[in-house]
Amino acid sequence: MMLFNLSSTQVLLFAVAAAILSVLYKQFQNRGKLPLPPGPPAEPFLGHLRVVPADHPEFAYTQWGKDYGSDVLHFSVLGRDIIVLNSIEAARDLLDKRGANYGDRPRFVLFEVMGWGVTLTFLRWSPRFRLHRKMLQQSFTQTACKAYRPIQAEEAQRAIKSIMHEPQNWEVLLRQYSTAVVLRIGFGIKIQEKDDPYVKMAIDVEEATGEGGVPAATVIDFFPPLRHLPSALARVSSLLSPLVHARRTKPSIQSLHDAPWDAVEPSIRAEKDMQPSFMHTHFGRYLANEASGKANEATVEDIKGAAGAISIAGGNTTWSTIMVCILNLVLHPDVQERARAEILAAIGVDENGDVLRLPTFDDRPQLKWLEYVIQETTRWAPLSPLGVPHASVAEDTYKGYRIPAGSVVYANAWAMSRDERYYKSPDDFAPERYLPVAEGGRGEPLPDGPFGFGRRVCPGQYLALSGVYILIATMLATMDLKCPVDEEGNEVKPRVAFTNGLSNVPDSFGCVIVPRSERARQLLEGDHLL
Ligand code: HEM
Repeated sequence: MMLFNLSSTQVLLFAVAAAILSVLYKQFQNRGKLPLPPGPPAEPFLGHLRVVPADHPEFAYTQWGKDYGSDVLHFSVLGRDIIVLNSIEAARDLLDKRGANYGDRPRFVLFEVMGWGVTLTFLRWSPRFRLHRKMLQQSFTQTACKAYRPIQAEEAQRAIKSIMHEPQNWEVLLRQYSTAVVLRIGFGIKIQEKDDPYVKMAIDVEEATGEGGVPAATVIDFFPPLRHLPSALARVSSLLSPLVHARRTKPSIQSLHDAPWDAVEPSIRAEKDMQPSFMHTHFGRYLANEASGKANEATVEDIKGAAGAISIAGGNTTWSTIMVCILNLVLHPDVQERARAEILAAIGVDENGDVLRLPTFDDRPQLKWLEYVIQETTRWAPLSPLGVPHASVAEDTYKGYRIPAGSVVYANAWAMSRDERYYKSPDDFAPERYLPVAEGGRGEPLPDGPFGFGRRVCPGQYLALSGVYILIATMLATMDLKCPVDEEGNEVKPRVAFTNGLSNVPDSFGCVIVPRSERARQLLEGDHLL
């Protein structure tokens, strides 16, 4: 066929031959061992490559868990073992309690093609992983996050004030908020009021990763030599379309890695116009060590990768969580009203019933309902429905099953969020499920899983939740969120739909956001927080 040139044919033949040999070798090796966890029937050699749907596989994995009566499932793709954990208990038992054996990641070949650099999320179990983990974990503990509160509060006020002036741009202004917070914390960069290039980069990166499919689950990940095939072959098999997508989106990912660093590096080197930031702390220390002849543990590439991880892993995730929260506040006006009433009661109101000041982080402990709304947001639509896959180091046994060494392990946060042993009517958005029974609620457990597990649990979870809190609290205190209306005056309810891939990002939806009063306007315009 014209589309094949000699080298791509060779690559393809090599890939098929290697797949067949590895399947046969494994079958030979595993004679007489414990059985693998259950799973649906596979096809010869290809295994479950065409059995697991590319579109939202978390739904199929959840259903198979029910069909096979097991919270641990096994799949095999071109000889690679895949384990899916469908319950909190299984994820805790393996990823938490046996963390050292499940702290690795598979190789993310497609993401390498996309241009992801030395980013903690994708680092294999190694001294370099431990170094990055230490740098990021120490910077974002619950206590360390308190230092970032002024930035989050200031940017939340700025975002909602901008929405007040340009309500039609609310979605992009919220993206601007989450991008602004991580760029200030990571690099000390303050973004522009209008048409900021970093916001455009963040949108491009979110589209690139959001539509890149489930991580480490494409045919390219299972057979890395296929990454060298020409893009034209994607017309022959849709299995190769992620490769074309990765090549097309590479420049956007590269830009978000390089542009903020390049913008700030000269001022840190020159020690002038510096803002406090992760980059300033670590790169400043690096330069000081270099000047005094001391050895540096981290290279420039490490610091660049770790600072990049903050903006790349922290921006769109926070934005997407805020969007899901707003979606539900609009769909459930009673939930919105209750959250607002709680805020007004905690802060106090004037004689017109208008809030006295903007919410702060000190109010948070009193705002229990709002906390449940945010927790319910993370349960109702887990941002990474299958998490980011872990990989096992050595062979293991669990519940009488064998978990092969080197398995790709998915913690199915979607299945956990829909576990009817814990959550009644799990598809409903119902913050009251967490209220203690004594207070008229259902006493269901807070979600456990949306931020992952074990040695790879999200290091940014406290930062993320406080960023969502201050934005939503400020918005509810000052603005009303409503459904748009059509020409006949009928409410247009937002459509609930999500992208497919690493991040479960909601599709755009209509929302009318208006200031609640003149006083709310003045509070947003004022500079009392700064
Ligand atoms: C609501 C927002 C967020 C959600 C739902 C979220 C969720 C997750 C999940 C599910 C993982 C994979 C955990 C695992 O493999 O078990 C992860 C990893 C990670 N997250 Fe977040 N995240 C959020 C915000 C943030 C923020 C603000 C940062 C910024 C510091 C961040 C930085 C990271 C990093 C660096 C990793 C990789 C950790 C590793 O591989 O060791 N995330 N996150």
